[in-house]
Amino acid sequence: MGIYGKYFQKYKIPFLTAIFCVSCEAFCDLLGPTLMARIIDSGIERQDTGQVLHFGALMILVTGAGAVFAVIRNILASNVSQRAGKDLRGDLFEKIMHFSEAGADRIESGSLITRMSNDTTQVIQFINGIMRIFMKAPVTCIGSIILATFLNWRLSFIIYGVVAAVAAMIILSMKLSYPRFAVLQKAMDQVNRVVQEYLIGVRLVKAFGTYEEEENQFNNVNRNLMDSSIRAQMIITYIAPILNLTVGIGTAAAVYLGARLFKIELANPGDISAFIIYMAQILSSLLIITNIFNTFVRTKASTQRIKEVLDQEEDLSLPEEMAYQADGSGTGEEGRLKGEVAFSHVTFSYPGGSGLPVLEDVSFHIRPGRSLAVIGPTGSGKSTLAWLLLRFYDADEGEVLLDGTDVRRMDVRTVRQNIALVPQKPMLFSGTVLENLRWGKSDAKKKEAEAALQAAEGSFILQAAEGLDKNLGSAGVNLSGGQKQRVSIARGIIKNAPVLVLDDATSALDAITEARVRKNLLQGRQKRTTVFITQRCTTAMAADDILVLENGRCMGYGTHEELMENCRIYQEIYQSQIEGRR
Ligand SMILES: Nc1ncnc2c1ncn2[C@@H]1O[C@H](COP(=O)(O)OP(=O)(O)OP(=O)(O)O)[C@@H](O)[C@H]1O
Repeated sequence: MGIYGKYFQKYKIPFLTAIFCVSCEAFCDLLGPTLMARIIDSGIERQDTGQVLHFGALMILVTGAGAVFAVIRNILASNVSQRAGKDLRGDLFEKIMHFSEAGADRIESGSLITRMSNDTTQVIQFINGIMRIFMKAPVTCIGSIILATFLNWRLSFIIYGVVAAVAAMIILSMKLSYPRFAVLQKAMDQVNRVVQEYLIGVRLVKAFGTYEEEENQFNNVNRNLMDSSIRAQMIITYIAPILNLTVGIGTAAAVYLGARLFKIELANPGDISAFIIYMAQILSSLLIITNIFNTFVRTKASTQRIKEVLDQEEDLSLPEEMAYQADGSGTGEEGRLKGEVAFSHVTFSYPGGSGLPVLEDVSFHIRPGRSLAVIGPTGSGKSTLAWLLLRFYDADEGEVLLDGTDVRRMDVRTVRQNIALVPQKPMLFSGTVLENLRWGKSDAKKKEAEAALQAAEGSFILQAAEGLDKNLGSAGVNLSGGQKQRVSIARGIIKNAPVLVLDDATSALDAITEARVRKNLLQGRQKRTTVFITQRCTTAMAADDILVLENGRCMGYGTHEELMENCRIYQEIYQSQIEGRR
């Protein structure tokens, strides 16, 4: 049962009730042919109307009871399967939210969507199937074999032969189907990936006019999905008619043998017709059983994919008892750190990366309320500093310290509550500006939102007709790059955390606006420590200290004046950006 154990525990009463109803329904179905045999042998053959009416009434009663059981199990099946599906989707989403960065790197987002939609639907269908029909088939099949044996044991040997042949076919079809269904699911991932990438890059496609390439790419994955579906379905397409043929041959053999046994008075007509009905019931049960195994194989492939998600490592954290925890929620005063940040001989390489260190022996120290600028060429490891500080990853060597405590000894929530990040890409969400700002502080008042926007030079929002209620499209599509960055900075400010990290967060702003934002941020700095990750010398110069990175190594650390004295790389950056403009 594995990952589904907890859902079974939760829904075991309605689940088992449905199974009970299905079994009763199967029992009612099984009684039908035997009652019919009685009508023929005791009623029609002996011309006894009383017996015909008696067994006829019994048949109506049994069929009616079967219908009532069928309605109950249908209602329970829909309810339980959909509720369990909702729970499973919820658990998957929660897991995805808590993926570690390394975990998130491992499964593509397109594949995660397929797993949350198609694979979960497959599981829902399987649960529904078990409760509605699947359990009925084995009961009907075994019951028919037993009752047919009681009716005429000589004829029943035909049934044993048919069932053995069909069982062999089902096992073969399962073996052949499993890998095909696994391939089918992967093909579905590819379709989702291509659609998702197109939607993200739709403007780029239009700008580059690469419609044809996109269409070709989609056609390829779409065709691949079709081929994989056909290949997966092909097994059952062949097996089903062979099954029909096998049971048909069995039925013909039963009629022939029944006629011969009738001649020597070892079988009577009622038994033979009931026997044939049991054969038909066995056929339909076997077809359903084949379908069950087919669905089972598919569900097994889906379960494996769902399990991969549930087994992913979670975000870095510590057991509660070991963790240094801020004993308050959010950055409320009682849980608030002072904001002292230090790296001590930190070396780090990405888990799935080249293996070479992205940061090597990096050290610096920022006192609370002071500011540090990290400057260096692209790919030098600047953003990685922020990821280590936020504990998206842990350092391989050395220590990352917040208020003198190694972040590895702190609860990851405490670390993140005390740091506000303004990322390189200003990721906004569909909803109003106010809703986006409240990501920083869920109970922020409108006044706080306005103040944060003003500090981020985002007053253009307040001047617009809808103000804070302005609706941002998906990912803030109706704002310019610089406008998005300002809303994103305001979201960082409103969090009012003791440490503010701006990762190249003003790159899309014009020089004048950027200077104003910087001034506003540094004005309130006694309350918070500020880290500017930047490519711009003007930003770096405004900070108390500057760290110069190149290829993950610290090439200089000090004030602007000190670095102008003793750091060649910094001098070069300064000359190219400041003196080069003169
Ligand atoms: N998730 C990852 N897995 C493997 N390698 C990564 C990952 N993220 C970044 N890197 C590598 O780490 C190095 C440093 O990246 P980082 O983003 O820290 O540089 P950066 O200085 O911030 O660059 P930029 O100024 O262009 O934003 C780069 O060589 C990059 O290829």
